[in-house]
Amino acid sequence: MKAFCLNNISKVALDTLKGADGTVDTIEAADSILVRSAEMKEMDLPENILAVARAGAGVNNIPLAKYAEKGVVVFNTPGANANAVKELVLAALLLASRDLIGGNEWVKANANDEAIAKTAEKAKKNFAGTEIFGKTIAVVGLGAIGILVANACIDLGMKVVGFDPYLSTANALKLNSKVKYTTDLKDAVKTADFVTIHVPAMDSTKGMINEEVINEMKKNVAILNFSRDTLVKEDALGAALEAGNVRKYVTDFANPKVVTFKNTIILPHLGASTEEAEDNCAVMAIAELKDFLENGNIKNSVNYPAMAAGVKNGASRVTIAHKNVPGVINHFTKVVADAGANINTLLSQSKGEFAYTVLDTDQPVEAKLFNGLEGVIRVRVI
Ligand SMILES: NC(=O)c1ccc[n+]([C@@H]2O[C@H](COP(=O)([O-])OP(=O)(O)OC[C@H]3O[C@@H](n4cnc5c(N)ncnc54)[C@H](O)[C@@H]3O)[C@@H](O)[C@H]2O)c1
Ligand SMILES: O=C(O)CC[C@@H](O)C(=O)O
Repeated sequence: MKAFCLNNISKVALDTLKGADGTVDTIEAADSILVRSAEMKEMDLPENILAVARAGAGVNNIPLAKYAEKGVVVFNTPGANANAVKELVLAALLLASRDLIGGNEWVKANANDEAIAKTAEKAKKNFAGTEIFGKTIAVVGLGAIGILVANACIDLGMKVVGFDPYLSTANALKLNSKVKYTTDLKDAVKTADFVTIHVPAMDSTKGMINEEVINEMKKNVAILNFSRDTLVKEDALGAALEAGNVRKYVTDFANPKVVTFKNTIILPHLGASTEEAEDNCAVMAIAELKDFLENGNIKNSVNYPAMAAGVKNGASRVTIAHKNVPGVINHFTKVVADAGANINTLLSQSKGEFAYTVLDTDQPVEAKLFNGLEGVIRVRVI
């Protein structure tokens, strides 16, 4: 494994790469990339790159379809930073309820006041707030983070409405039964004192918190966004903050527009910035890359299907990234037969337009035999 790091990657995780394995200083010398939030959409990816691992959940910085067309497998690390985000969302809930930031700023501004203890008792009424106990929160997106947030809010005595039309069975089983589940976004937000967003940024979710949805919310709602800024139509949000219909917007995503809005608390993308989350994500990302590079297995890919073929069973393991078109497997097996080899293992999986096939053969076979076959994108022989 020769990984090139596009961002700072946890040292604890990188230290697990010893001996012949490890990281390299140039992308040209690498077989894979470890990335966090670096934007890759405009980047020229050299042919030597076989895989990209995102140490994190969101993959909106990576051109998934373009890389799939090049046979570059993209991984992420589902759930590895979810607890870090959950804890920051709980902090955001409290920051939206009690004016801790205003109070702290007041103390700093009055640091030279000898009578500050007395003055503080008079000033504190300006920073009074409300409690979260008994309030209602709408959790938009019940994935790794949304589930943890929803359950924690139940434990804190809140009423929770969860919205996720694509809720997986595994996540449904983890969800506290006190959470009211709905597949209607407007229904989810209409009784909420807080709305927290936990869906991925994709074409289908862009601007989903729009004027119509904001208009369904109660006056004085607070919106928390630790997912991505593009999920919210910011013009509509700015107008609602200005009118006082939305009381507070707490977000992890600074941009030139949102920094001009009133009643915001804006953090510099700190959701996953804990030692634990950085280690968890990097350890998982490195394990995914190693298993792919050494064995051709695919776990947690966002642009290719999963493949669990274990270790090589024979003289050659051929891995083929290809288009999901009829008849290709016949071509592969014919090539192996024509080379005088027998197939020990044949596994194939598809995901949308793309597919991935692993063949273990009892005699060595060469990659060039498969190159040029219809639908074939990239072949490796391990
Ligand atoms: N602030 C940070 O540092 C930070 C850290 C981690 C993740 N994130 C963001 O949070 C997002 C969610 O992370 P996760 O780990 O929970 O991901 P996840 O994949 O486990 O969960 C996403 C959930 O969203 C649901 N979903 C998809 N489309 C939807 C729609 N249109 N409406 C409602 N639900 C929909 C999915 O069914 C899934 O349950 C990431 O994609 C990323 O953008 C931010
Ligand atoms: O890498 C980070 O610091 C942020 C990661 C986060 O936004 C994610 O989507 O996992």
